[in-house]
This record gives sequence, C-alpha cells and structure tokens, in this order.
Amino acid sequence: MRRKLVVANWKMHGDLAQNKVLFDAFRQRLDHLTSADIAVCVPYPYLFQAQQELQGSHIAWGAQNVAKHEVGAYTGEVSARMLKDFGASYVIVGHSERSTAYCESDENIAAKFVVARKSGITPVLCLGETLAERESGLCHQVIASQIDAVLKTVGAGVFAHAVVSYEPVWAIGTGLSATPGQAQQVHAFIRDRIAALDVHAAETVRILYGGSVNPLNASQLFVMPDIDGGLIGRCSLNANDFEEICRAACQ
Ligand SMILES: O=C(CO)COP(=O)(O)O
Repeated sequence: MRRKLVVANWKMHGDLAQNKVLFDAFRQRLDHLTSADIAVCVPYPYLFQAQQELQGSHIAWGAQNVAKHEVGAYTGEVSARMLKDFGASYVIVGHSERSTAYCESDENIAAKFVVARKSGITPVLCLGETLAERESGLCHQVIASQIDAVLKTVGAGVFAHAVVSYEPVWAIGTGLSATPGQAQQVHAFIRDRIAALDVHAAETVRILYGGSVNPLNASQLFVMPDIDGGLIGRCSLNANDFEEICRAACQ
C-alpha cells in the first residue's frame, strides 16, 4: 500500500512575511495529519526559511528545479548535492511551466531526475500533454516519450520509491481539472509502462495528479487506485484549501 503524498508547489509566489504566515498555519493545521506525507516546494531564496520554520514537523520541503549536472562551472545553477546538503527532501523536475518557458528537453529533465536520485533527493518528475496533443489523440504517445527519456537513460529501477506527477498542461492554473477517470487512465498507463520493465518500481513509485486540484475535487481524485496524491499550485497558497486537500489524502 503506497502512502499518499501531497506536495505544495508555491511557484514564484511569496515573500518572507507571507511565507511565515503560511508556514505557521501549515504547522498548526497539518502537523497532526500524519497518515499522509506532505511537502512544500518553495523558491530557492526561501529554502532557508522552510528549513527553519518546518524543522521538527512532519512537513518536508524542497525546491522547484535543480541543475542537470552534478558539479562544475554552471553559473546560476543549484546542484542536487547542494539541496541535499541543505536538508531538502524533494525537488520538482520538468514542470511544464519551465519546460515551455526555457525549452527544456525530455533528456534534460531525465538527467535532472537521475542526478536528484543519485544525491538522495526525491525527484517529482512532471509529465503531461497539452490540450492540442490530447485533442489529437496523442496523450499516451507524449507521456510515453517523456517517461521513456528516463527509462532509456537509466532503466526502470530508479522509479522505485520515486515520485511522478501527471500534470496535463491544460489543467494547470485553469480551474479545469482532469476528471478522476481521465487522470486514472493516464496514471495506470504510466504505472504499466514502468511495470513492463520493473514490477517493484511500478508498485512503489507514487504517481501524483496535478492541475487545478481543489478541496472539492481532491477526494474524488485521490480515491482512484493509481492516484497517490497531488501536486498543488494555487490552492497550496491558501492554508484552508491546502488543509482540506491534505485531509482528503488522509482518508
Ligand atoms: O502546476 C501545478 C502544480 O505543479 C498545478 O497548479 P494549479 O493547482 O494552480 O493548477
């Protein structure tokens, strides 16, 4: 049985004062929700604040991006080893807001996933199709090529106890979530693809759903057999909403 995981993705929101209010609220409201794992991924400058404010709680924290290289002359980059050194547990890789804006290839994203795993950070690998791809019937093909970029580079074993997040691009920030049935179908497809190579990895990888998750749809999504939690954008900036979503993951 996989434990549910809910990850807040604050994206490029917040400042020290606003974050403090949210961290305090999270500690108060979420710390006793121990039947699911909970994490908050913050912008780099606030990792220190997350480390300070969340220490001693069961709420983990992490970053939203990582360098694909282990070490070297890469100005402006932050390595997985640095994140690990600092105490981060998670890092989001391949979010579509980055892959679109910065033209990240599937291979780059796969390299980031691998380097995070090697450093002992749990990568949250984002996969997802655009609306045009879905409407052209290419959803599975797109997801397959995104996941195969990792499978081909390093095999399926790296997915054991890792985290994948299915985030249809058309559902991110639009208020238009995938239905539980649509999401379940893609989640099962992802798990089957990994299972074809490594059954243990497929059984232990947690596959989150992301894209307009809110307190009203969270329970219906999380009850699906291959949905192991959520990656939450907008509603993770509101303590009430995020608490409700975490509660749904604890049912
Ligand atoms: O991009 C997301 C999480 O990474 C989802 O964002 P929203 O929850 O705001 O749709």
